[in-house]
Amino acid sequence: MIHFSLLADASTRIERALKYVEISKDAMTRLQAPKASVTVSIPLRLDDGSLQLFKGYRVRYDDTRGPGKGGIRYHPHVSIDEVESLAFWMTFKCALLNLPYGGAKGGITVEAKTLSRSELERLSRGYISAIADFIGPDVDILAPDMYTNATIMGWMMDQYSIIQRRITPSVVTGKPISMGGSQGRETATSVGAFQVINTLLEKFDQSPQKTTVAVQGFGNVGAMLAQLLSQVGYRVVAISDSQGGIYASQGLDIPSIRRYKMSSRNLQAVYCESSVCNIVEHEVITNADLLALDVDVLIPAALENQITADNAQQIQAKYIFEVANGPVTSQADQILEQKGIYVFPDILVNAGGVTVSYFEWVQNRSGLYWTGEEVNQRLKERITVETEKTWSIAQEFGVSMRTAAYIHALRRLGEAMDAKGTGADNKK
Ligand SMILES: NC(=O)C1=CN([C@@H]2O[C@H](COP(=O)(O)OP(=O)(O)OC[C@H]3O[C@@H](n4cnc5c(N)ncnc54)[C@H](OP(=O)(O)O)[C@@H]3O)[C@@H](O)[C@H]2O)C=CC1
Ligand SMILES: O=C(O)CCC(=O)C(=O)O
Repeated sequence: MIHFSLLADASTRIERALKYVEISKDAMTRLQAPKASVTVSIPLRLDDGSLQLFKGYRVRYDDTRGPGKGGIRYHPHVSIDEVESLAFWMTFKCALLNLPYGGAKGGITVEAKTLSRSELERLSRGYISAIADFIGPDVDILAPDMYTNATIMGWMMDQYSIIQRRITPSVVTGKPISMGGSQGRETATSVGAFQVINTLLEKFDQSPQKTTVAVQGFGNVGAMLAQLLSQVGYRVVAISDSQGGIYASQGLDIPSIRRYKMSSRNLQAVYCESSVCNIVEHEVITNADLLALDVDVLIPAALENQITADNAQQIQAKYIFEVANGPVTSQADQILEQKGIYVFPDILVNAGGVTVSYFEWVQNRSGLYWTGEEVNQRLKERITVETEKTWSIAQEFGVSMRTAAYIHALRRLGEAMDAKGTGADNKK
């Protein structure tokens, strides 16, 4: 098997942007590797009395522009390479959206769906106990990602507060509203992506009514985004989850499929047990079929590495909006570009989540809470401004939106790194 390093692949995106941005050698050197990372073993007492050990990670890629910021993933494939890559993308995402944060990410290697609710709570609290010295409201702030949600963020915040012996809501965002969470955080990634999609498709005169869409991943982000798109007239013809997908050329009834999927949340009230494939009146397709559909817009909203050199030639969509982190590899990017397919990058498209996480952190620190309308308005303003700036850079240099996004983010990162100087580093 060829060893594929996700982080090495992610880093190639900087190289392409470097042709168009002046950044000091020192700053580039700093960006070559994560600033800090921890790997921990979390002992979990299972309900049957046995003890099992799980591996957990937290990586702070860079914190020049502010404390580390990024979600926590629970998945059997979580590895240090994946977490480092996700932390790398967070660094560029936060800079692109001009948030006062660096980039971080964490995760536990676990098939969380097999745990009971109390096992899941003990595992989440165990993770925080293990990394407590590595995080903090001014150091590194957590949030949800795949297979984690508000309930889990609430446990994490509570565990951190117990350890610190003071209520510390701003160490975690994406919490339940009753524990200091922000209005609009649960839908923020979808609302942000919806705004980016509308803003960019308008530039191609691609109206919702004449646009077909396929969405891979029907979780927190994919399902809500499919619903928002279908509500304004986009024809969502295919969706999928981890079990496979469904297709209907006339368009799917997304709100009712979403209700069905959500109502199958298991006893943990965290994970859905039913697959969209179980809705019998539709044609069942595989995830590979979905990616190759002849649609206008393809939205990967699940895992990374979905469109690679192996299947990029089969892609027929005109526009790909990366809602997942890292769904298109750098080799696939080149093939898609040759085919004339536009790829809109993750660090812009899915940045709504971390933007509202920032708003939640601000609200926690000020003690003054905003309405859902205020949150959504501020989110739309900020993400539209950065989408337009990225679009202008792409036009100015004649580069892809991905390269433009990295140029934009690198300028901010480079400026901050040079302003900071060598800090506590060894001087010559
Ligand atoms: N949550 C957030 O705020 C943010 C999330 N993201 C990114 O968005 C993506 C989705 O996150 P989120 O919606 O929160 O995650 P969720 O855990 O809520 O949902 C994940 C969805 O992906 C499906 N899925 C899992 N594996 C596969 C697979 N191999 N093929 C197809 N579908 C699969 C799941 O299926 P099933 O239902 O069967 O389990 C589920 O429907 C991730 O890449 C995440 O990093 C980015 C920014 C912020
Ligand atoms: O909300 C956040 O802080 C981070 C969300 C996240 O993990 C991501 O954007 O990939």
